[in-house]
Amino acid sequence: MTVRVGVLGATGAVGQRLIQLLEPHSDFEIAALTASESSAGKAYREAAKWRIDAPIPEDVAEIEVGATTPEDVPDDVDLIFSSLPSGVGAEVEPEFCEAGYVVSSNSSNGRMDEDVPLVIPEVNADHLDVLERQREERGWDGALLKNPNCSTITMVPPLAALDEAFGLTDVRVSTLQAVSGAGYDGVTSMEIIDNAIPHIGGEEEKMETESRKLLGGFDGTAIELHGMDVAASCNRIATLDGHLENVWVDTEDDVTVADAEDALRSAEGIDLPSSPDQLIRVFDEPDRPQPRLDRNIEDGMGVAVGGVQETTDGLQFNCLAHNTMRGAAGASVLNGELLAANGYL
Ligand SMILES: NC(=O)C1=CN([C@@H]2O[C@H](COP(=O)(O)OP(=O)(O)OC[C@H]3O[C@@H](n4cnc5c(N)ncnc54)[C@H](OP(=O)(O)O)[C@@H]3O)[C@@H](O)[C@H]2O)C=CC1
Ligand SMILES: N[C@@H](CC(=O)OP(=O)(O)O)C(=O)O
Repeated sequence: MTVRVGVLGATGAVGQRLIQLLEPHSDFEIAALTASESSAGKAYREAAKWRIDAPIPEDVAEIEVGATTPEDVPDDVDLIFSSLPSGVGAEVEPEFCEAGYVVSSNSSNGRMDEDVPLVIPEVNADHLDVLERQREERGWDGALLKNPNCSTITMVPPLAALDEAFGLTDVRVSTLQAVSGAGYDGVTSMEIIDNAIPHIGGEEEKMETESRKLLGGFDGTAIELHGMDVAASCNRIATLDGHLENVWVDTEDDVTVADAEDALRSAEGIDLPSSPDQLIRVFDEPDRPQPRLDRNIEDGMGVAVGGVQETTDGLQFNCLAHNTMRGAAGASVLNGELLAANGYL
């Protein structure tokens, strides 16, 4: 059965990636696009400054962009993808859920709310069922599911594999994040060329809290945060796409490089249309992964790991994922597929 979908924030950096993924999707059909008041009423071709290095899909180009309100989205839309600035998301996503729409959101608002599932399907698909509590407590016919922050998504699949095998007590991470993570109007060329910026507002706290929720336990009612201590330092660099991260973990059990690489390579995937065949690819070359060379592995949905080394109490490694694919649009689409597979639509 084809699921009719809408995209909120369809003209933005992530919105365009969503369209790139949804237009050829075998199970989803784009039925509504929304953006700000200044785009509403225009054909998508006119409203969106298309910046993806593939042509704008012809049948999407002529769709009229609506305002971002439930009234502007047809009732027969089954699933909404939301990629709005978080302040806007906080206001309108609950309105859509109240109006009966199921929303797979990439925006950061509400990610840590107790009754909102924050999900990477390969890591914690079981948390989805907190939606039962959400519907009961909020009285919604619709539902709100979140994917995590793009830097968090990059490190959590390897952390999950290592936690399962050896138990994690402490995580330290330093990021090198691409400019696309700040959106089209985020960082000017004068700020970033020949430069690196050692601050991304709110990012460190998101990595520190969201990772603990993702790896936390779920007893059918409540999600308990993982007890590990996480500290992050986030930096913007002049790459276009792909967040590279240097990670140090302390483990409960003794760990060797060979055992760690084995655990990473064996990390289980999930059987959804957009999930990668191999979730984590481990490089033997010490200078990989690199953003330009490795961000597109598994069509941008894989996580690349390299440089695994032993430390006094655990391990050090580097990881990389495509921030607007695995880290944003691809993550939302995967969550949409999870909702469909679990009967939430
Ligand atoms: N870029 C990335 O790698 C990642 C981004 N995110 C998050 O995804 C969200 C979108 O990011 P991104 O695509 O980069 O942002 P952009 O600024 O590129 O796009 C924002 C989108 O929201 C719309 N919008 C802005 N203001 C309003 C409003 N008041 N009412 C309705 N629609 C509005 C814009 O429409 P219009 O064109 O009409 O202005 C546009 O479609 C953010 O929450 C961001 O933090 C998350 C992970 C990664
Ligand atoms: N802040 C991230 C992207 C982002 O928007 O994250 P979030 O989805 O948590 O708002 C970056 O700059 O790369």
